[in-house]
Amino acid sequence: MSTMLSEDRDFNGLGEQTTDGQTRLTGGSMASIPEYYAGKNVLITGATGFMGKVLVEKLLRSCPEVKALYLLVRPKAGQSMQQRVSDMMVCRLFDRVREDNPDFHQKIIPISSELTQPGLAISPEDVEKLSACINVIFHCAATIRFDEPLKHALQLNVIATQQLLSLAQQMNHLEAFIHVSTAYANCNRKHIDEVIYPPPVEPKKLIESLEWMDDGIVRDITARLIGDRPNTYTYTKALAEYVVQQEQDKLNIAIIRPSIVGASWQEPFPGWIDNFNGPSGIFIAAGKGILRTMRANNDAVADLIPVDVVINLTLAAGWYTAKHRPKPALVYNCTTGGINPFHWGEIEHHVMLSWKRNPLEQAFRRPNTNITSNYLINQYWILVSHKFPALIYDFFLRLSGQKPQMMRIFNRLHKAISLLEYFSSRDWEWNSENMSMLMSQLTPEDRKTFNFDVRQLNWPEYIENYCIGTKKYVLNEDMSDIPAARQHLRKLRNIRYTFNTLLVVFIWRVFIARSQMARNIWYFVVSLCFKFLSYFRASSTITN
Ligand SMILES: CCCCCCCCCCCCCCCC(=O)SCCNC(=O)CCNC(=O)[C@H](O)C(C)(C)COP(=O)(O)OP(=O)(O)OC[C@H]1O[C@@H](n2cnc3c(N)ncnc32)[C@H](O)[C@@H]1OP(=O)(O)O
Ligand SMILES: NC(=O)C1=CN([C@@H]2O[C@H](COP(=O)(O)OP(=O)(O)OC[C@H]3O[C@@H](n4cnc5c(N)ncnc54)[C@H](OP(=O)(O)O)[C@@H]3O)[C@@H](O)[C@H]2O)C=CC1
Repeated sequence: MSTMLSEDRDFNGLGEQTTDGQTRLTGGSMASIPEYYAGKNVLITGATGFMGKVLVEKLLRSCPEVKALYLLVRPKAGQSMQQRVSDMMVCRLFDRVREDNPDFHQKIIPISSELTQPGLAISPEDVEKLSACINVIFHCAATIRFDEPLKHALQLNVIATQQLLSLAQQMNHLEAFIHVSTAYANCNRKHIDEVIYPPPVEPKKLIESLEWMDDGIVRDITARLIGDRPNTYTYTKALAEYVVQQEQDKLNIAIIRPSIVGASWQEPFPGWIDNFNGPSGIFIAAGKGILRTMRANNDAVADLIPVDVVINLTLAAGWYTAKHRPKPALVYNCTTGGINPFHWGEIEHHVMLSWKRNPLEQAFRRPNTNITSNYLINQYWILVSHKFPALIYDFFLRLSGQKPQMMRIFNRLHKAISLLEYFSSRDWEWNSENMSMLMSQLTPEDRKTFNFDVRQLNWPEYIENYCIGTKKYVLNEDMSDIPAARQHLRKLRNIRYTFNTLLVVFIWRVFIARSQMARNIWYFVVSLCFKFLSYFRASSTITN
């Protein structure tokens, strides 16, 4: 790998200090981001995932001179890796690239790779090819499941990263290695700086010890190992950062730490999202009227970050790392909370407004979700608004000869929520100076094309587009069906009013039949109404 003198940066964005202590102005004199990527070969892991796809699309659209994108992909669910990549390229996300360059697929070169296998299961010919040509690596692949068994999470998030770093060292023309981590890798801290913290355990020792343990033993000791982190995901992502840091003398590295990645803000179009992860599944469950209550802190900052913002920053970081080769490696906390905060209470309000304006089809009940930080209140509403209606619904399904399903859906929802509550009940402070520094280094044109200035983000508008995006791209619902969806909600409202009225009448009848006092109150109320009506009639006759 070619070496260059390392340079210290000043963080006011005006310039940078070279090793001889002189400051030289940057910005205008440097190649722009598209100029930098022109003629470059880029390797991407996790390209079939949510963020990977947006990265591929943005590179092809905004850096049209990029030479080739090598995607490490595995065969999955009976599909070959070529088939998977072809399917990915026909997805709507690529519509704009397709318009600009119908032959864009020629720049995409899939490489068969299973990251959990030794040597990443890349063939020797492919290793040779990659070693000879790759200039930039974006490592996005990971398991992001919160309930992943520790051994598997370690295998993919840590050991595969280690193997990719070894491969990177064989690459003769590598200029930058960009590792995508998470802002929650250090969620056991309240204040998180843009530094790599000491790992909870030396990864090498952990890997060695888990090797001989069977899955049962690992399961038993997982809670002890992860300590004050909520899951194996954040724990292994923290270990991966340390593993990446170990190579910072040999490679030009940057670490991107996004918080909760949500639908796109602007690009390639607002509201693009393709999965149920994080808040998306919660928004959908709320829109379908299934989710009525959840534990979250109304006043805690909801650190959502749009996927296009993360990808723009990632590409800019690739450019900056290759050009400046900063040592020690830079960490970019890619978050919104410190710059343009929005809270879970506000999210709840705007999500509900959005579902009222653009309802989902065939809702179970009318959307009405409330968040509370009180455990007992939440448990009460789970019983009344989740379990009770599910039992009634399943009872009717059974009566009509169908298979009961609502209780099963709620059990899955409760499991998902229980894993997310940790993040919606607390808040964190992330220092994001490197994000500001990077922005100040961009040319005015790049600042527009690779916009990651979250001060401009209008949250209510973003949340509305996010909800519409889940409707259109996750559930594949048609916007022209909104009037029918509204009609369905009106029907649900009438059913609810009728049900409530019948319930009150029934309870009252039972009560009256059993209690003299209830009967007295009932006669008193009826006679009061009667007197009021007579008075009202008499006074209107006089005035006429
Ligand atoms: C109005 C309210 C405002 C308040 C709103 C508060 C939001 C508060 C968000 C905090 C968010 C923090 C995020 C941290 C930021 C990272 O660090 S990012 C990493 C984010 N990672 C994730 O979000 C992964 C979490 N998901 C998981 O771990 C697993 O999917 C779960 C939840 C354990 C479920 O596992 P499983 O039971 O094996 O189910 P799985 O096979 O994954 O999926 C089964 C089905 O459920 C669906 N599904 C999966 N997840 C969900 C979900 N969350 N919901 C519904 N359905 C889902 C799947 O699409 C699938 O559908 P089918 O294909 O069967 O039709
Ligand atoms: N989504 C979020 O909210 C956040 C994500 N991040 C980080 O961003 C990165 C990308 O996340 P996201 O796009 O959401 O995740 P996804 O789950 O959508 O994508 C994961 C990618 O990794 C690939 N992958 C998983 N296992 C293997 C394997 N054994 N071999 C080869 N490839 C594999 C998947 O391929 P396949 O299609 O074959 O399964 C997929 O392309 C991750 O590093 C994550 O930690 C950080 C903060 C928040």
